[in-house]
Amino acid sequence: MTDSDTILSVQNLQTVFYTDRETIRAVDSISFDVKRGETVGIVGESGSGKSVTARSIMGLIDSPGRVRSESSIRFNGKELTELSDAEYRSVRGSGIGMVFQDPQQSLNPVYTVGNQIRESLKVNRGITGPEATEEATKLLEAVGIPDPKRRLDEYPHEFSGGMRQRAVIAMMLACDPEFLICDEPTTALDVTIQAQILDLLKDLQAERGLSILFITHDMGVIADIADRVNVMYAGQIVEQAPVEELFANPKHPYTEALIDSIPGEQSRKEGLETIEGEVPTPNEPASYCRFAPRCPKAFDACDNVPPQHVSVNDEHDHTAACLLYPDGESEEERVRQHTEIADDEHRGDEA
Ligand SMILES: Nc1ncnc2c1ncn2[C@@H]1O[C@H](COP(=O)(O)OP(=O)(O)OP(=O)(O)O)[C@@H](O)[C@H]1O
Ligand code: NI
Repeated sequence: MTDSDTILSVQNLQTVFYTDRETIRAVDSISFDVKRGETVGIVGESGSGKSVTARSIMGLIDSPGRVRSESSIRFNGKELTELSDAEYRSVRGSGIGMVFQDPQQSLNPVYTVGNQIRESLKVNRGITGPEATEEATKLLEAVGIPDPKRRLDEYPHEFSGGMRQRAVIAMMLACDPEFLICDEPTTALDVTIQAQILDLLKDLQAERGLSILFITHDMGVIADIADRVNVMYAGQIVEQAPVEELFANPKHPYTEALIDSIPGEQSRKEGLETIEGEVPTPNEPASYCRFAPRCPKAFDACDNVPPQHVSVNDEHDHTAACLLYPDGESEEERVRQHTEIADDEHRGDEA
């Protein structure tokens, strides 16, 4: 695997909100890669830091929030955290597109859908006039909107929810992005329409070689769309694995609980069908496991040793940040290993 196969590399991302009342470590030192042409998922409950991760990558964190200087976000080899506002705008206009849960956020109600796509074509690709209309028609067609010529002249409110989300995707494609960040793009839609939008994204990815970062709280959607998955909890990634491996061999108790909470899924372990409690708001650096208070498998050390990512399969493409691993070691040895890695990291921070 060479560097050029990686389109996005996030290393030690820390996004903190410094409010009057508290310091919220919304994203607390996460690292992951997206390779060209693949779909990487981020899954976790509400408040786990998924959207803040997306907004950090897009350069959309406003005061009192800040992406801390230790963080690195490399897109096509270029460090995004050092860009000026103007440079970031141009990355958003061409390299990276974003699709939100609520299409209203991306569409302006007072302009026709056609005008908005034409505007995007003009600003981002310098295409105007009849050529822009033709390209806009093609884009609506590409996202599966029937009778595209007529619909160009309609306003967003004349579109159904699913069609509106398709229109937003068409608008994103007008920038000809290489990379798409989708933040719960199907959550507001009913199941049938949701499946259609997921199929559309898969088709577009195959046709255009798009790389996708797909965010959802829904394990069923992750199973359908992702190639690799990051499971997020309270600002941290607790497990990373290829999608089949994650569902066949979940290691972190949080992942197991998420899988067991999929409706219709046969529960494999008793007492885990529903995860009780809520995601805590992380205020200070993790000196313990943030999931421990809700974890059915927690033991004493979980309250005072911060778990580190350790390899949990032979292929070394699956890691979990949990003191239960590495498998086959004694509890004492596992705790020793996690403590040692944590101390090394800490020394790195100070250097
Ligand atoms: N502008 C802000 N100011 C202060 N805190 C914020 C701000 N934006 C997000 N947060 C906090 O950051 C944490 C993570 O929020 P985030 O929106 O990323 O969660 P999420 O995983 O996307 O959840 P959901 O599934 O509900 O969208 C939350 O505790 C949230 O309250
Ligand atoms: Ni969110």
